Amino acid sequence: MLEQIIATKKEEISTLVLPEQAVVTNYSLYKALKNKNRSVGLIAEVKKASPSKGVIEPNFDPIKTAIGYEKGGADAISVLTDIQYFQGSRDYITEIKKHVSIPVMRKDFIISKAQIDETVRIGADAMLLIVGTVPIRELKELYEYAYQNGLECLVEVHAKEELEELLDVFTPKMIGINNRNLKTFKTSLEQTKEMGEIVPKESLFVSESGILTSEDVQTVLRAGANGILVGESLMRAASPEIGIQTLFGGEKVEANT
Ligand SMILES: O=C(O)c1ccccc1NCC(=O)[C@H](O)[C@H](O)COP(=O)(O)O
Repeated sequence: MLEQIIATKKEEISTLVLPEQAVVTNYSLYKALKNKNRSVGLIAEVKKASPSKGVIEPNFDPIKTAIGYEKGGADAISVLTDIQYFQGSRDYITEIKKHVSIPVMRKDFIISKAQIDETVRIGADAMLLIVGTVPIRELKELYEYAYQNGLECLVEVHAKEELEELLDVFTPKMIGINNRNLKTFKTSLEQTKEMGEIVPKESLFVSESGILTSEDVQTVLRAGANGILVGESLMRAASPEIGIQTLFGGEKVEANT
């Protein structure tokens, strides 16, 4: 699947037209996760559809969802911008940025500097980089280019070998462990448990995918996660606020100053 998505991205990059620079206020994802509202930081995802589940929310309203996430006490928002596989749009970022005051991360398959320029232009605060999409030294260059341009990066790994390969070359400030196997689409929190142990203490560590219940939140918290990235279970909830409340088993938002 990942190979197919990357092939699509290469085609998209060949015809990429950069939009006008969006005028937005930027917020730090790193700071938001450090200064999290609850026991674990929440990056709540705006996700209409996915390759594994098809359409998740037929009555999709990205702005309403994002506003609901902020009201519900999410620390940050992730927005899927890929069109072909997730029915996303880069325009969602620019629109959502006009309505919320928490960091917004672009979740896509970023393999080139042109896409980073685009991510800056649409007004995102942060973006995802995925180990395995480009050689690791190129990924480091993209990481550095993003930070030079004011964009933070969550660097995602899927397997222990990828994490080891990453750490041999550089230590990102934020590391995401994806619990989803991109070949089988199966999710297992064992990924977080196994790999959490080798994430360096100086990096913030985010457990991604397949987090459905408050027990799952406790499981990844015990594995040392500083943050969670949750899409489907929140998108399927009666409302974003109810979804977040349920996920945290009623845990109250701390008054952060
Ligand atoms: O979600 C998918 O089916 C998927 C398939 C192939 C590549 C990536 C995919 N998802 C992207 C994500 O990482 C998730 O949207 C994110 O971690 C939230 O996951 P979930 O809470 O399980 O919706």
